[in-house]
Amino acid sequence: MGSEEAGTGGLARYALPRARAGESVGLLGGSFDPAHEGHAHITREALRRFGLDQVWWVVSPGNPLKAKGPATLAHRMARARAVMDHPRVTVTDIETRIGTRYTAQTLRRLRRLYPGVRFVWLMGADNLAQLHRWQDWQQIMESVPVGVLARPGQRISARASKAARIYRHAKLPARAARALAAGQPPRWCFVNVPMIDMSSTRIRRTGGWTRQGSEIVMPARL
Ligand SMILES: Nc1ncnc2c1ncn2[C@@H]1O[C@H](COP(=O)(O)OP(=O)(O)OP(=O)(O)O)[C@@H](O)[C@H]1O
Ligand SMILES: O=C(O)c1ccc[n+]([C@@H]2O[C@H](COP(=O)([O-])O)[C@@H](O)[C@H]2O)c1
Repeated sequence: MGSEEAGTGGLARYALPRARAGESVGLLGGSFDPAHEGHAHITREALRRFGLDQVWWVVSPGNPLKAKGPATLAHRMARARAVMDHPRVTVTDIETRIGTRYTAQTLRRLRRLYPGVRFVWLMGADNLAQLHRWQDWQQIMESVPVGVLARPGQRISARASKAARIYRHAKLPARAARALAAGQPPRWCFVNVPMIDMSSTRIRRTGGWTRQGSEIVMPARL
């Protein structure tokens, strides 16, 4: 792996990620406001369960559906890098640098920028439940394989979601998860990984700590 400067002036603080044709790259898009151990956990699970070569954390300029803007990109990037330190994971601000915000748009650009790379869109189950509200969401389903990871309290809503219903014919069984990246979309797979009950909302509300039973848990590597 490795990286190269993209020559985008002030935005080139972080390098563009590098991928070779034929490699499978999972894209975990998110606000990461802030990044937490739940993100790191599903990333390790995605690498393993879907047999991916890499995962890129695509730190969004801002979720188009969220009215309130997130913390600054520089702040979220720095925190994401501190939380996710893995040789096959890259934290990137690529959407800001290529000027996209909507996922369908981002995927179109990435597929042109990285010909031959097998991208897989990754998300937690809560996002599958909302996917039908995203711009050109069916285009997303038709353009890249989608890997969905279980999230506490979200399995039922994800399974009953509009996207799951419309694309039920394209669902791979979890036992075939490793084949996800290799085939033609539409194809998606839900994997029932062990779950970590953490969210950025809760960290923002509590100032960092969460409660698990009687225990106070601090986010990993704050
Ligand atoms: N604990 C978790 N388990 C499974 N998936 C998760 C978890 N936390 C985040 N994700 C997934 O990671 C991606 C990025 O998440 P995001 O940055 O929105 O974090 P979040 O904790 O969901 O934030 P917020 O509470 O602000 O909505 C999304 O696809 C989301 O579903
Ligand atoms: O494209 C859209 O319409 C769209 C709507 C909502 C969310 N997304 C993307 O979904 C990812 C998760 O967003 P978030 O804020 O829940 O972390 C992130 O990459 C967003 O850009 C994309």
